[in-house]
Amino acid sequence: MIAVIDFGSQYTQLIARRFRELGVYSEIYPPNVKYSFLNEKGVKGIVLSGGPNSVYNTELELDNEIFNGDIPILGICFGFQLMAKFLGGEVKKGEKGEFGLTRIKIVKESVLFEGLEKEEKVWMSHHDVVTRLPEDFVVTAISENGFIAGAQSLEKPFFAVQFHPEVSHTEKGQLIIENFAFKICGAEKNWNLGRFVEEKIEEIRKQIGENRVLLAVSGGVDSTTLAVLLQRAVGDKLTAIFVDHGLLRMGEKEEVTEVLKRLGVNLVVVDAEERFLEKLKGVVDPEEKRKIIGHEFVEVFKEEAKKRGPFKFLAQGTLYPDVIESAASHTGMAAKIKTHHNVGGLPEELGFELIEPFRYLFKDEVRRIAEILGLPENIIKRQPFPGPGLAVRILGEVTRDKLELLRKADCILMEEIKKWEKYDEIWQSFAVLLPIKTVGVKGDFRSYEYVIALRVVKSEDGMTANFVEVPYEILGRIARRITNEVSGINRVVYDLTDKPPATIEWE
Ligand SMILES: Nc1ncnc2c1ncn2[C@@H]1O[C@H](COP(=O)(O)OP(=O)(O)OP(=O)(O)O)[C@@H](O)[C@H]1O
Ligand SMILES: O=c1[nH]c(=O)c2[nH+]cn([C@@H]3O[C@H](COP(=O)(O)O)[C@@H](O)[C@H]3O)c2[nH]1
Ligand SMILES: NC(=O)CC[C@H](N)C(=O)O
Ligand SMILES: [Mg+2]
Repeated sequence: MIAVIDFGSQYTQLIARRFRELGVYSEIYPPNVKYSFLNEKGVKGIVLSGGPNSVYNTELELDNEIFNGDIPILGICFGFQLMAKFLGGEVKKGEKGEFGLTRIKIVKESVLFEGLEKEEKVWMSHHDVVTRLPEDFVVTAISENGFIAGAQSLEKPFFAVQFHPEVSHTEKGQLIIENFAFKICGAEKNWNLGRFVEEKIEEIRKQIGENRVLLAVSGGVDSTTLAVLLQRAVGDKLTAIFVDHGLLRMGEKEEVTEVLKRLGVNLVVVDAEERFLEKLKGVVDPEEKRKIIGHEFVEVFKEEAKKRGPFKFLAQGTLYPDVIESAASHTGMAAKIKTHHNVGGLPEELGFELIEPFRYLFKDEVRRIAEILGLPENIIKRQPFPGPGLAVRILGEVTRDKLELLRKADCILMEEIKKWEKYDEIWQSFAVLLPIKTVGVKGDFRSYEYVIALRVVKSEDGMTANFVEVPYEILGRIARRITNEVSGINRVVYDLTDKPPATIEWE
């Protein structure tokens, strides 16, 4: 395993993912992780990630032993600067930063750079520079601006780069990662998702023992895959709970119930519409909505656990992007984007031990696990749907009437877009109800009604996304049908923004 220590970079998850793509297992740890812990785990290499802070004004609880041991280290950007500072070098704010594509010259042969040309294009994002290396270090690469772009120790297997090999814009980035994993760390290609599944089943079986586990299931690919995995691990010690919070799409409850029953999952469906809508009354702030929903979910879980329990464990299909965006990645060094109901939205007193086997995985990895476990194709391909449901797609206050409007519009959008030959390339397609009314004319009468925004995006893992160029013909048909069939809506617009700068959901 390669351990990635996270200093809050936007790309930390990409680093881990690059190793996994090579068949080398990788996990992410907080800055205060103990060297002895990593050593006991048999870690073969350590990567120090980038990060938004500067080493000269950040106090860190990094375990010094990491630099006294013999496990190879690769410092990236902030990680390089940190290594330099810890080992006696010097870091200062540069006269200028280097952002985006930059050329570097390789000035010394290095195992890390094997297979690279003398000049390479790399991707950078920094303002601080290492101005003096630790004593036993030599420069291996220099940027076109004359800054140190690569360095390594002559005594220890410590390597560093100022650029980001993990992003695809660094042309030979994957080769650098490969050199580090195999030539420097001697890692083995022995990890794949099939093995991950086997190991998780074993691990969970041990962890749960004779206890029982309550699984929050939504019918989405993550939690449904987890349901099947847990079933294999602990059989009838598993009870799945599906909460109808009144924020679901048209026909969703019936569909989900049927699918889960067909998979043989022991399922409890809780009708909680009344209480969720009551709690959401008058609430307009998106973050407040998310927190209320997260809390109410847990209240429902607790009550059901009391009736049917005892349950020591609560399982959730949490993925890595939920964790990063909620800024809950153990370091607290990443910026908060939004509170995912199942992570940042949880109350402090949970009352359960959490089981989240997919916490470090991305959606495409979970989809492959679903394939391995033999889930039906319609689940594997199901579009993500956020736990807070339509509440984050009705901007402003959530009311029954608005829910009704949005459900109808969303259903029309889905019907039409499913007919499109490129439907399979879509990550998510949905309707959003805007909190404004505009003037229209319907049947010679003036109308003053709500606006629906359509959002259709493609994405690899939900971390970035692009709007899809849906043909005008289809968009036009959707707009006509919505304005004709949903009374209360007289205007439809299409969202042309990517993520970043927008997010996929509007709240
Ligand atoms: N209606 C619900 N009832 C019970 N648990 C839910 C519900 N909605 C969401 N959850 C829990 O929250 C987790 C996160 O939701 P999220 O929507 O990200 O994942 P998912 O529904 O499993 O998959 P997908 O992202 O494909 O929709 C789920 O895995 C599940 O554990
Ligand atoms: O379970 C969830 N609970 C949430 O609170 C939540 N918020 C966003 N999403 C989904 O996550 C992906 C990224 O969404 P954003 O670009 O809107 O942040 C998209 O796929 C969103 O649908 C959520 N899923
Ligand atoms: N991407 C990074 O790790 C940046 C490190 C540091 N904040 C700098 O500006 O140099
Ligand atoms: Mg979902």
